[in-house]
Amino acid sequence: MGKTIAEKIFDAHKVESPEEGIFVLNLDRVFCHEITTPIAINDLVSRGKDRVFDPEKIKAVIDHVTPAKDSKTAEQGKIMRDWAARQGIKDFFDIGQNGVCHAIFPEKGFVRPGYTVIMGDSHTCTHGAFGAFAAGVGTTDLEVGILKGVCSFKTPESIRINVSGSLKQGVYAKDVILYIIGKIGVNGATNKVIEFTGPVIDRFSMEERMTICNMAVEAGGTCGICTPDMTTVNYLWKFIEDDFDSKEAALKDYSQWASDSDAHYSDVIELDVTDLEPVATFGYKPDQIKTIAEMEKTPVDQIYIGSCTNGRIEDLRVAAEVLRGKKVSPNVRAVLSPATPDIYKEALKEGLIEIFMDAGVCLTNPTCGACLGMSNGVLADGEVCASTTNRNFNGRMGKGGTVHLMSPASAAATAINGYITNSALYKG
Ligand SMILES: CC(C)[C@H](C(=O)O)[C@@H](O)C(=O)O
Ligand code: SF4
Repeated sequence: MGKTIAEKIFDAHKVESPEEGIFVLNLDRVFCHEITTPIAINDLVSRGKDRVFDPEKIKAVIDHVTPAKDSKTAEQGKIMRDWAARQGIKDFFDIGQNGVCHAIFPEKGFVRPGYTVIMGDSHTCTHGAFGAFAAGVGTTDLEVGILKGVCSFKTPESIRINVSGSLKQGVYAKDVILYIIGKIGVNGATNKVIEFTGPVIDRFSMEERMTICNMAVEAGGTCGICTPDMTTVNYLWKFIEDDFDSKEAALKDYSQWASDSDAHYSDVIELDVTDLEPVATFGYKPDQIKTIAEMEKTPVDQIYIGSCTNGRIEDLRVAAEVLRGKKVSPNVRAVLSPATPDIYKEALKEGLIEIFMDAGVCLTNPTCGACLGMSNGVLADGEVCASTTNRNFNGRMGKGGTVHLMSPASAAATAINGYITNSALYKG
């Protein structure tokens, strides 16, 4: 019987299997941010175990609320800052260099095919876009990971979702993943790895693959995973060129992280997205999906472009294309948080920031901020936001607020009209 990518990664990292179906794995990366890591740090300190397994393999960032907005968030930042200095963690991104964890860590080349990655954050699944096994974990696992560089997992059962066809104008990776979650439901992949395959995924850029893998957890998935290919090699090339003689050699090496044709999946789902229309969520669960056409004219108070799902340069390019020469409706507040400083700089260089500012969009520094209703665009009771983020839970962006998840193109078009709008209206 052949093996899936996840099974191959497990085999290569297995330390032991203390009982049937449980694997203790060596970790290549432990990622940290200031919301969950300080709890682990404080506990380690109180137990006299203020150590890290390998400062090179730990990468840390202050991203959720930055600059600090109050004493609590200032304290969280301080704990991270002091810990990174004390433990010699060189890859620590603090104010001025910081961005959303799942955008900045891939951008720095920290994730490679075949890696095992954990973080105390549910959207760690994003990094599976590189053909890595990347999972969000709780504080206890994070603590063990920081101290010993291992983590235990159940046998990785995989679901394969094969996406074929071609996307219509105005339909993006975000629409595809929302559609998939709408199909399989918020528990459709609970405790499973979702392996995304097929010609549509093959044509996707790394950014688009990250958007897809990012939301695997919204269907209950432990991890999303894509097969590494030349797109992966091209993205990583500047970080790996000293390790390989050529891109072909890198690809050959990374090809070991591909599922065998006779690998076992708990389910295989075939989806043709040729007829897919732009979609958005309604209600408070990410599997509540309607087409933008069905939602058209739903009024919004705010639009938000940003987050680890859709705050990358390609997202900003698409939004700017829609907003070029247009104005944000006077009834709407438009907030945009580029996900990292490099994305911000690139957007500035390409003239996108000017387009946004001319349209009346408020730009914030790179941060999670409004995505989880912590800062920079919190909703008031009863307000509605069209957002490029990944969670529409009740009150997510502010108590009593409602979130409609959608693509950056749809959010930008919605900003112009003040109600949910298909971006195709504004093309060309
Ligand atoms: C703060 C953090 C624990 C949380 C998560 O795990 O996802 C956050 O990033 C979110 O998106 O709600
Ligand atoms: S951008 Fe949003 S979803 Fe992503 S890590 Fe930050 S808070 Fe979580």
